Order: sequence, then C-alpha cells, then structure tokens
Amino acid sequence: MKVAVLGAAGGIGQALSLLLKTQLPAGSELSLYDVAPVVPGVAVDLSHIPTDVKVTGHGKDDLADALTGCDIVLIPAGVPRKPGMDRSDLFNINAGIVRNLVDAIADTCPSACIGIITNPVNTTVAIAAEALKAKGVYDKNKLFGVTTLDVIRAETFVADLKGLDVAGVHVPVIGGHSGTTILPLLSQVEGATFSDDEVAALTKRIQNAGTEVVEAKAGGGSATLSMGQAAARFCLSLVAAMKGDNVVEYTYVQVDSDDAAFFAHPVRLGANGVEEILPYGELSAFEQQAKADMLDGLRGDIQLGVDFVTKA
Ligand SMILES: NC(=O)C1=CN([C@@H]2O[C@H](COP(=O)(O)OP(=O)(O)OC[C@H]3O[C@@H](n4cnc5c(N)ncnc54)[C@H](O)[C@@H]3O)[C@@H](O)[C@H]2O)C=CC1
Ligand SMILES: O=C([O-])CC(=O)C(=O)O
Repeated sequence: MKVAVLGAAGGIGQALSLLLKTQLPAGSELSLYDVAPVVPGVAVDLSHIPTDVKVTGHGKDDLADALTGCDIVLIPAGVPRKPGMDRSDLFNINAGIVRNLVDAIADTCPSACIGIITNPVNTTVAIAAEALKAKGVYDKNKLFGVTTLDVIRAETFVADLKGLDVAGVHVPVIGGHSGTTILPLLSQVEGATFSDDEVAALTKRIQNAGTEVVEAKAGGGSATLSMGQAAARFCLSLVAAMKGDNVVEYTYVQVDSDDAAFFAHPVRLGANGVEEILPYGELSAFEQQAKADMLDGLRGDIQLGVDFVTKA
C-alpha cells in the first residue's frame, strides 16, 4: 500500500504523516510531497520512528516521483483561514493548487483513491472531479471530500454534553463541509436525547467548530491536529477496506439524488473505494428544514468548482 500526502510539510500534513507513519500496516510506503523546502527534512525526521513504513520526501519538482504507484493520495495542500474569513475566501488560491495536483494524479496514478482536505471542500472536490473528467480518468468511486473532522467533533461535543464515553458515541454528519451545509443528525444518535434548545445549540456549535479553532489560533491558521487525526482515521479506514474489511465512513462523494451532485453520506468502503452509498435515514423536522435551507448554497459551491474547470 502506498499513500501520498500532498502538502505534507503543513500543519495538517505533518500531523497526518506522523499518524500514518505510526499506524499504516507494516510494509506500507508513505510519500510526502510539498512545495516547501522543509519537506525532505520532515521525511527524514519521520523515518527515524521505528515502524515498518517506508517514508520518502519529495520537493516541488518531484511530484511525479511522489505519486508513482500510489493507491491513496491525500491532499491537504493550500492556505488555511484567518479570523474573519469564510472557507469560500480560500477559493482563489486553493482552486488552482488542487487543480494542478489532481492533474498530476491523473497523469501518474489515475486509479488512486483521492481524499481532498483542502478548503473549500464543497468546491475543491468538484474541481477535482472535473479535472479528472477532462483527463478521461474520473472514477466517482475514488474521489472523496474528507469530512471526518465534522464527525469526530460532533461525537466529542455530544459525549461532553451528555457525560457519555465518547468511544461509544456515533453521530452521523451529512451534507457539505462549511457553515450550515454541515448537517449533524442528532435525531439518530443512539443512547442520548436532546431538547429542542440543545439540538439548535449543538448543531450550531458543530457547524462553527472550524471557526472556533480559527479564532482561538488568532491568525495562526485553522485546525491541524484534530484534522490530522480525522484524515488519518479516514485513510486507515480506506486502507482497511482495500484489504477486505467492512468499513463505513461518512464522506463527501458524488451521489445520485435530488440533494446535490456531491453530498456527505455514510459510505461502505471497499477494495475500489466506494462500494455502496448508504441512505442517511430519516431526518427530524428540524433536520429536514436545515437541509432544505442549505441545499441551494451547497449546489452553488459545487457549480463554482465545475465552472472553474469547464469555463477556464
Ligand atoms: N477538510 C477539512 O475538514 C479541513 C480542511 N482544512 C484545509 O486544509 C488546508 C491546509 O491547512 P493547513 O495544513 O493548516 O495549512 P498549512 O499552511 O499549515 O499547510 C499547507 C501546506 O500546503 C503546502 N502547499 C501549498 N501549495 C502547494 C502545492 N501546490 N503543492 C503542494 N503543497 C503545497 C504549503 O507549502 C504548506 O506546507 C487548508 O485549505 C485548510 O482550510 C483545514 C482543516 C480541516
Ligand atoms: O475552519 C476551517 O477553515 C478549517 C476547517 O475546515 C475546519 O476546521 O473544519
């Protein structure tokens, strides 16, 4: 199994690479790519950890080498938010970064599964899909927007509020990955009930959790450590599924429904990426209204990504 992290020298990239170095199955390869000159050093640093995972570092002119033979490519390359910005404010810089990296994946390892972390995820996943289509190698089962951070946050906040063991708390989160497009399904949480006020407050907190971190970091970036953990969980689930385990994760994928072209669903993962997109079940009246209110925004975010590639 070969996994590449593009943007590996950044806040997320380093945390994620550390977790993968220590948790990928024995015999795996971890390929680190970044335009920042420190990236070979990050690889050397990690290579001193005694696990049977081979780490290589690749600088800015070495992308093809980094991608050769990859089974999974994770992309946290790009700029993070500062206080006062929305994720959509990152579009101008990050759209082109994702397009170029995905073009290189299409040329070098077109059958790899791709996990997009770079914001705005609602839009960058659509950019990746169109870039892959333009190269004739798009497989909707192998492109994922990584929304696992929304899930782990929701589980943490619910466990805190209800005094539960977080290991046993499962919170579905559907939709997209910004503001009100993030839709936690608190009505489906087993072992906990919520008042209407709790649902309203908790939903808002989960939707604004990224901003909570951006403000607390006061100009020093956005979530990196929790995102590293979330992306590692997603990647390790994909690795386990590729090796034959039965794994379900919530992730933002292309769907065939009236919601939007891309929508986070529970997804059964398998040897070739998406094995089955599972239904997200019944929504409460509150959740139905929240979904109806956000769909136009999400569809607009997706269209922006499509236009970025097709009208360039
Ligand atoms: N999907 C999610 O839930 C989350 C997504 N993010 C997003 O992840 C992205 C990265 O965030 P951080 O790691 O905090 O930023 P960072 O600034 O710490 O790291 C980004 C890295 O990307 C590299 N980079 C820039 N252009 C590149 C290119 N063309 N090729 C390869 N590498 C390139 C930079 O050199 C840097 O090392 C941001 O867009 C952020 O908004 C952040 C948190 C959660
Ligand atoms: O809020 C941000 O800009 C980073 C992010 O996506 C998150 O933490 O969920």
